[in-house]
Formats: sequence, C-alpha cells, structure tokens
Amino acid sequence: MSGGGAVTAEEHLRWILDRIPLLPVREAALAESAGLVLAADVDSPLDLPLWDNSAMDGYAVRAVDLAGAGADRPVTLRVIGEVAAGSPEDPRIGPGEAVRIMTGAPLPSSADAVVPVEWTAGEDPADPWAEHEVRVLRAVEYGANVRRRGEDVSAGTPIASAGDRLSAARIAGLAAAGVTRVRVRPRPRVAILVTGSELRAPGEPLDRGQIPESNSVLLRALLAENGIEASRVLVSGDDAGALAERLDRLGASTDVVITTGGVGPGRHDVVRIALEREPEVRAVRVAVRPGQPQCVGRLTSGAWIFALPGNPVSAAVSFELFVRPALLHAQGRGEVERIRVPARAAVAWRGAAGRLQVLPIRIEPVDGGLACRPAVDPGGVSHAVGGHGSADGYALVPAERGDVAAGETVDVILVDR
Ligand SMILES: Nc1nc2c(c(=O)[nH]1)N[C@H]1C(S)=C(S)[C@@H](COP(=O)(O)OP(=O)(O)OC[C@H]3O[C@@H](n4cnc5c(N)ncnc54)[C@H](O)[C@@H]3O)O[C@H]1N2
Ligand code: MOO
Repeated sequence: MSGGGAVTAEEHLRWILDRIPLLPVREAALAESAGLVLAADVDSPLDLPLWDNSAMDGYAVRAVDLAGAGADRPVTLRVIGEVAAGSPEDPRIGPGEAVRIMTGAPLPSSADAVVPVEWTAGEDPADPWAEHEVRVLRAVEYGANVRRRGEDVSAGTPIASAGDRLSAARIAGLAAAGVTRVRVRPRPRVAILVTGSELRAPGEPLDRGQIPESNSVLLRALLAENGIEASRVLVSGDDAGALAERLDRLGASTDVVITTGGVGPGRHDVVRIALEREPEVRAVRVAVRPGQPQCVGRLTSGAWIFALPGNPVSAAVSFELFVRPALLHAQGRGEVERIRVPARAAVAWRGAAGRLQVLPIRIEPVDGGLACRPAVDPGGVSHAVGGHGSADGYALVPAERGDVAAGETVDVILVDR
C-alpha cells in the first residue's frame, strides 16, 4: 500500500479513473440490455420514418385541388379508396380525388398532403367518414400532416454512440430502427463487505456499544440505484488476518469489492491494516468532509477495492464522489459526473475549513430557481445517518470558499429527485 498524504477530491477521482479497467465488451440482445452502456456506435440501418406517412386520420389529397376551400366554399373530392396502417397499397390519386388514410399509413405516391377528418363532411351527418364523396372545408398546404421519410433519422447516420447508456428511450429508438443486437459492457460484479465488531443486524437486541448495521443496506441500495445488484453482502468482525483472507477470496470472484469501516488510524482499523500488504492499493486522506480516509486500488487477487470510511454519511458521500463515477467509467460511460446546478442557501452555515464540503441538503423550488438547506447539522455530518435520510442531494462548497451566508449561491447535485 502506498500513500498517506492528503489529496483533493478531484485528484483522487482522477487517480481512480486513470486506472480502473474497462469491463470487457460483449454482444447482447437489445431487449435484454436496458441500463447497460453501449460499447460501439450504432448507425441506423433504416430511415425513420421508413416512408412518407400520414400524421392524421383523414384523407390523402393533392393540396392543389383544395386551393381556396373554406367552410362556405367546400371542395368536393371523389373518394377512391382507403389505406390503413400496415396496408401495402398505393392507390393512384387523380385530380379531384382523395383516399381515406389512417395515422401511420403510407402516403400514396400521388398525394402530397393529408386533410384531417375533422375538416371534412361526408354524405351521412351521423358518420364523420365519407363513403364516395367528401366535402373538404379547409385548404391544406403542400406537405401538411405528412411525416417525411427519414425526417427523424436517415439511414446510415448515427442513432447512438459508444458510451451512451441504453435508457428506455434509447432502446426504443434502436428497436424502431430494426436493431436487435448491440455491443455493450456488462454491469460489474460488486461485493459489499462491512466491518465492525459493534455491528448487529437491524432489529436485533442491542447491548451497550452495539448498533444496527446500516452501511450494507445503504450500499446495496446505492448500487441498485445504479442498476447493479450486489453479488455478495458480508459482515466482518475486526480481525485483520481473517479479513485479508476474505478479501483474497472475494477479489477472485468479483470485479469490485466495497468495504466500509476500519480505514481510520484506530487500533482496530483492520481494513487499513489488511490492505498494507497490497502494492497497488493506496491509502490517502482526501481533503473532503465527510469522507476523508480512503483506500482504493487493485487487489492482488484481481478485483478493485474501495475501502470507504465507516461513518454512514461518510460512506454515502464517498460512494457518490468516487465509487459511482468509477463504476460508470468501468462500464465505458462517457459522462460520469453529475450535473451541478446553482441553488440559494436558505440559511447560513459554516464551511469545512480547507476541505471540500459535501453537505447533505434538502432542495425546494423558489422564484423559478432552487433553494437548499442543510439536512443535517453542518458541524456533525459524518455520523448523522438519520438526517441524511431526508436529503435530496448535496451542496458542494469548494475548500477555499469558507462559510456560506444565507442568500448566497452554492453548487448542488441532486441524487434523489
Ligand atoms: N484519531 C483520529 N480519529 C479519527 C480520524 C482521524 O483522522 N484521526 N478520522 C475520523 C474520520 S473523518 C472518519 S470518517 C472515521 C473513519 O473511521 P473508520 O473508517 O475507521 O470507521 P470505523 O471506526 O469503523 O467507524 C466509524 C463510525 O461508523 C460506524 N459504523 C461503521 N460501520 C458501520 C455500519 N456498517 N453501519 C452503521 N454504522 C457503522 C461505527 O460504529 C463508528 O461510529 O474515523 C474518525 N476518527
Ligand atoms: O472524513 Mo470523516 O469521513 O469526516 O467523517
């Protein structure tokens, strides 16, 4: 293990992103790839729409036939047929003729506009549709209510890029273009290992000194929010030798191990002690509050380890700042950082004196913008697991900025909105 010095949060994240390996690319069925990250650009095999088609239920016409039409001067057209969605027919429309057409049906080649049925009258006042002759009550412009071939996407042009997440909308776009298989990176296999002799399963009776274990639930849920199901969840006592053995076994069967607790300078801080023999793991103090002590790197057994501090809010902030971006990066995601938005501080609070302050906040909309207020006492964040539960996001106050006055603007990230 190397390190010991203090680094900024940006440097620490850069160190991680520069080293964590990309997961191997594989081919998969599009329909089973929701939430995965594309590993190759995809050009659309088809024009979207595939052909000119109707945007309305109505009549396919030649716009020129309807010049000057109005409610008081209806133009009568002869109805020579009908095309519904799915119909392969292409009826020939001559001067003074129209074809009933339904939304999505191919526009007959000889038509150049569609009149919505609401702008027409048929023979029978009880039936909006004409059988033989339709009276059109308004003129239409050339091209009106026609969805042009390729106007959305033209064949051969990019429809998705490497690094894009296969969101519901992206998957639907690809399916609509006829794509069935994609090159993607898998989700990482992630194991969780929480340490501490004081930890008991939530709900168990507690002796003095014991507390309900909440970090494994936290990390499982954070992973789930990122589309990852934890492959193992383990609770370990404070024995460095046993822990080192466990890490060896876990590291061989997973891509990433996340631990909490035991990274401080305490006599029982076993994770730090167990990782001392690992040449590619570094232990640093990051200039951030909370989340200061961090060990990270590649285990000899193969997996990456993120050894986070045990304080529950410190663990959550560490996941947000370092683990989440790293997991996205390993999956090939281009953009790994959250968008920061400005919000007005509803109250004043003390800064973190020379460290980046990551303060759990609640957000509220005000005057067309956002306001934020601390969800926990800014003087005691790292253990405040109760107040943290009500936070929508974090305010990020740079180390050099100092205290925040009421009404000042700070950058915030939203993690639960
Ligand atoms: N002398 C010093 N003491 C401490 C320092 C320091 O620099 N010098 N740093 C403080 C900071 S900052 C942090 S953060 C913590 C780091 O502690 P550890 O990673 O060693 O965490 P633990 O001591 O194991 O636990 C801290 C705290 O969190 C509770 N905890 C731990 N695991 C869980 C869990 N799974 N569920 C719920 N709560 C958990 C644990 O009971 C402790 O209260 O060190 C400071 N000390
Ligand atoms: O840095 Mo520790 O993570 O404040 O609580």
